[in-house]
Amino acid sequence: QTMILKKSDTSPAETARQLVLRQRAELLRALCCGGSSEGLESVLDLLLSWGMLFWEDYQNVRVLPEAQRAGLSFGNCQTADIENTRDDTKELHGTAIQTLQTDRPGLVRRLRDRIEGALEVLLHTGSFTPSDCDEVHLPLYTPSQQARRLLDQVRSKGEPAAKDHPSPSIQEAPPKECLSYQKKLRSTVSAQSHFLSTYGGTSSLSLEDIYTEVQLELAQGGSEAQPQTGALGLEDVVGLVGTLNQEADTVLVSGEAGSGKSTLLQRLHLLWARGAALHDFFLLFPFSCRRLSSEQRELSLRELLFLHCCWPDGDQDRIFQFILDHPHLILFTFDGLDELMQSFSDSEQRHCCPTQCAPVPTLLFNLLQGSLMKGVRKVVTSRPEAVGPTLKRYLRKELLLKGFSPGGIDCFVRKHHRDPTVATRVLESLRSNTALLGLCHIPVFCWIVSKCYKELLGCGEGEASPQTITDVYLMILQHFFQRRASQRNTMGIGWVQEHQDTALHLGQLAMEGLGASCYVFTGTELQKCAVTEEDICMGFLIRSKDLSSSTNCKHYEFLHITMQCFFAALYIVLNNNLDRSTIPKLFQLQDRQPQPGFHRMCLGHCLIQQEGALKEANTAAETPNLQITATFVSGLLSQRHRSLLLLSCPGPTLDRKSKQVVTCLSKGMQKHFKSIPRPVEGEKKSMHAMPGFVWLIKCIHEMQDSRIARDTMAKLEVEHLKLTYCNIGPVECTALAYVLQHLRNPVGLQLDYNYVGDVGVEQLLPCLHVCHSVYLRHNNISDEGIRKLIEKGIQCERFQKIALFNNKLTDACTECFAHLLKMKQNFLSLRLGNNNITAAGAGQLAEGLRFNRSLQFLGLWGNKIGDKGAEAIANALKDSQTLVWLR
Ligand SMILES: Nc1ncnc2c1ncn2[C@@H]1O[C@H](COP(=O)(O)OP(=O)(O)OP(=O)(O)O)[C@@H](O)[C@H]1O
Repeated sequence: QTMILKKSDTSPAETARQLVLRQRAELLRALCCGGSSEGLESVLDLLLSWGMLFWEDYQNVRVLPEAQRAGLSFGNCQTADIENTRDDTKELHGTAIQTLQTDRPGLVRRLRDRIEGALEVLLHTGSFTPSDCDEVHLPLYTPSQQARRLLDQVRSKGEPAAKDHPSPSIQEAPPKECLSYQKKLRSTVSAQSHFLSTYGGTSSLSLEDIYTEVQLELAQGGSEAQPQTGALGLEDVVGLVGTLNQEADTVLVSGEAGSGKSTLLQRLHLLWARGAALHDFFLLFPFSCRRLSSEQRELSLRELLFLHCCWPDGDQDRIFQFILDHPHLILFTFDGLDELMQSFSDSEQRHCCPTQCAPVPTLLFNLLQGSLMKGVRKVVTSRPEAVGPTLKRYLRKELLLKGFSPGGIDCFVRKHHRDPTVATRVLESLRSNTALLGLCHIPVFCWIVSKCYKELLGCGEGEASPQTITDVYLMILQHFFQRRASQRNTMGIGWVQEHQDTALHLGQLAMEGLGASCYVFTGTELQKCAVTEEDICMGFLIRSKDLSSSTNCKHYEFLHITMQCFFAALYIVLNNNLDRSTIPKLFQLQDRQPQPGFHRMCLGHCLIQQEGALKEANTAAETPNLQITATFVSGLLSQRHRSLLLLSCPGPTLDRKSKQVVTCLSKGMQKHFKSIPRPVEGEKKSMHAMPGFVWLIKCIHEMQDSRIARDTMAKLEVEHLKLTYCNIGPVECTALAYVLQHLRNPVGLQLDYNYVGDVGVEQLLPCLHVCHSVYLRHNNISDEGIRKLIEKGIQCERFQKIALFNNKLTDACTECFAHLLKMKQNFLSLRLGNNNITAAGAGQLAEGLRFNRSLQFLGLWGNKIGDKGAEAIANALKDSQTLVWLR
């Protein structure tokens, strides 16, 4: 800072100086990097390379203890000194030492992964003694620090040593032990990733057979300046695309429950194990946060790798040293960060030593931050809710997983059903039920629907066919029960009642697990909930993959965590002795954002009361999982399923619980409405969705009762509803339309920067008549989707504005806009910027514009309409009396 200030003294850049002063605290925090010296040292590298820092000053700063760095001052360094430094630099111009200095930041980056090779060269040429090497090697240093010490040593040796300056491209062949370790690791990883848990044991489909491409997007892809990115592939997860912070090593892949995060990682693992991808990585260490959570011991990094991933048969020291020396050749993956018992924090104890023991979360957090094993690439998956700003600071990049595309659904169903006639029938049935098709964008739902194709095809079309998530999960419940029952040849209408005991046993296990963030169960825990061998055989529980081997006892988990949520919901609904406060507490979750210990006050609390001895826990997965459970509770307590459950549960109890849910939903909504600020004069009354709003809407939709939807919406009086960046996909669109269609007054519906897509657009149609404006910027919408929307829009009197900036529109949809312009003489605003419209499309638009007498705003920038298109538009607008804005 002082350097910059002094420089600014002599320059007119007063604002820069003020900027630095104002941001002093933030700058210091950034430089200190939460206790690591990396930030400061890389700034020093830059200052050295720019010739703005004396070598002596650099050394002084470098050795300052951390506390003193806060008061960092460059002492007597005057502007003249800087000039001197420059002279000094001029003198050095062209020398090898100068090259070391000017290239310093890059050299540090490249050398830090290749220290060993560099030292070997320097030893070999006699520039370095073994003790020089030892100094560089101090275990206290991170690899970047080792690289800096190496460069400092070379400089101190003078020009001849600098001339031998270590080429960063040194690559030695890995030692024999490492090669055989790689072989063992590859075969372990391959065996682990061969089957998906949802297919293991019950099907002959391997991951290879069923894996279907998913939609990956850059998290920052939504900025105005960026067009919709093309599809990203698996290799892009570790590739360069989307890198935000070169210095960070952690890549985050986030996505909703069941969107395919674990499967994506598993696919990466399998490809690496077979040598089919990730060729740059010599070793890949896969971790599951669920399993790491059950690790009670303190471990060193070395133990973590060898115990949790693959035990080396050869010389452990040599193999570990190889890992330490070649961080750039190593990849760690961590699946399900949200399931870790402890939320990510950087106030954790700083831990840099790979051989010292620490609690597993400490190791994990230090790895992700880069304090431990800097240079090793890490890929982490997580639900979005679990990723706070603290973790974001350490990210190299973030990718969002958006489940299957429409084409992906098709491909998945065809892979699942090798008989093409069956596949075609399933797909036809999906196309005739767009709500279900919307659900199938989420792979786990698509899997259930494909698996239960007989039930699906048997239930016909219309109301009876599955509409909600609860319907889908009831279908798989029935499917599994039926599978067992068909062996005994009994399965009546009262199928839930027939298997009530199993449902209650598994339900209790599921619910206790959720309250305690527990997703893996021991035999004892199963016994406690009276889970029998027969219950296990139903297929909802599966053996945990690799926990059993280390502890010699069987561990189980639910097929998928959403299945655990479903059983917890069944338990809440079917258990007649349930504490009456359970449902209200479950729904109060929206008031409590993940905070340390929050759950003790809600569901966890009532579980503790019931069961006495549940451990305290706090994971970021809790809120989302309990919200999913609440969604299922709403669905199960809907009138739709009343007759099914009536055989297992007295009517009055069902009614009471159902009423409780309705009250909770209504209160929840009221709370949102009350929080709407009064409009500023001249502005519209506008509501920005708060966390929990979309979830409440989804719960209302699960109830499938339009009266409830109407009553809860009756009090919403806004002119503008803002739901930008709210992770709205087709599923959410179905629910939104179901509820919003009951609004009394017209609204502007702002859904910018979500992933609505064509299927989502179709889902929105039922509420289009209450929308005066629809904002769908950056939503992956193509001509097909927009044609349906406009067709409906033409019939909606109130519909006056549409914004479609940054979608996938082409000339194939301009005719429908022309038609809209001709037909609707009250239409006000058409924004089509950043699409793929050419001169031909502009010509068609012009046709519509010539007949329109109302349009005020027209946005076409970022297309390719060219001179010809512009001319056509200009001619059409020549006599417009209404246009006020044209872009
Ligand atoms: N790319 C894919 N190809 C085929 N099937 C998939 C794919 N992704 C997911 N699935 C199916 O969906 C199921 C759930 O996916 P997965 O466990 O990967 O989701 P997730 O995002 O990790 O969920 P959660 O956050 O709840 O743990 C898988 O077991 C599999 O059946």
